[in-house]
Amino acid sequence: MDKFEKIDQEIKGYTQDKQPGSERDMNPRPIAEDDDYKAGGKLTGKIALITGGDSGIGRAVAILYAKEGADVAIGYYDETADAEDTVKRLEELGAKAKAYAFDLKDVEQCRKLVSDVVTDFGGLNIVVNNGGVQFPQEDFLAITPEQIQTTFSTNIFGMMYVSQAAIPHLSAGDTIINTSSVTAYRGSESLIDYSATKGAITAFTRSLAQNLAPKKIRVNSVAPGPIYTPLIPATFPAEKVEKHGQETAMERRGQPSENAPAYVFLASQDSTYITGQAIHINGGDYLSS
Ligand SMILES: NC(=O)C1=CN([C@@H]2O[C@H](COP(=O)(O)OP(=O)(O)OC[C@H]3O[C@@H](n4cnc5c(N)ncnc54)[C@H](O)[C@@H]3O)[C@@H](O)[C@H]2O)C=CC1
Ligand SMILES: CC(=O)C(C)=O
Repeated sequence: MDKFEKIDQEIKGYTQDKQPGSERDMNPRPIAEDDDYKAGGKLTGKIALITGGDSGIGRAVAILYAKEGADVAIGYYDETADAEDTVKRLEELGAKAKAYAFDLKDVEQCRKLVSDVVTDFGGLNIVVNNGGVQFPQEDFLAITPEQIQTTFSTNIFGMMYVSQAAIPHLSAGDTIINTSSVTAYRGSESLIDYSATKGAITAFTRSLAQNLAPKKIRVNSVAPGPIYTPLIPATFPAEKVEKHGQETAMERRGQPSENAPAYVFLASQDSTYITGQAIHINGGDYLSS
């Protein structure tokens, strides 16, 4: 049994009472970094901004970017303890790092985030649009207009606000990477508004990639399947948390550390002819070509 199968079996059903959830309060903690990963200086000298970088997938990406030589700014909503833990780890790895509380739903706060990062770090090369929320609801008719507004404002409007603010600071060779979801491709009967935002992210990624290709700025997405992050106990019932990922071909959930290398690849010189695409990290949940 490998370490990913082992932790999968250790996770019992539990919930958290607030979204965004807390990584510090998860038991067991997700695998945010993989000691078997071999860094190769692939992002030396780069400056990255990762929204939702305090926890889960974003935290794992932040750690790997630091290991690959980047300086890393993380945006987060209100999980200050997780943000402090992540900044501490990034600094231990030798990166310049800073965390910024902001609200993706607010265009002015998105603009201020980017402007503060550029001022504090002296530029920007990589934008990872990763922050997001979901509100599971079995009955489509019970989804309120307020929920639809919140899901779209956070997941796709905020992504567009951050991208608009960032693009004037990006140059040839720089990259934008958006976190989508398997739900954009296979749908989800109880995450209808969420899945619709993730489908919008796929179309946004393809369209912005075409728009920015003449400037040699690449735009791609990563579409995770079931990953063990604070989002899961913060939004799903305990029995779903316990069984998360069992429906995949690999019959287990993924860990944040299993997502992060794709974000390195898409940000690095190893992917110079790839734009407008999605990398699917889902244990065979949705089998893409
Ligand atoms: N965990 C999973 O199974 C999957 C997650 N994803 C996506 O991965 C991304 C990261 O989520 P996870 O790492 O799973 O969970 P997470 O809970 O660790 O990350 C969500 C992040 O979004 C940020 N956020 C939420 N609302 C915000 C707001 N109004 N303003 C600013 N930031 C806000 C939070 O600060 C948090 O860091 C999300 O876009 C999620 O939809 C996609 C597919 C599967
Ligand atoms: C949250 C999400 O996208 C999944 C696949 O669980």
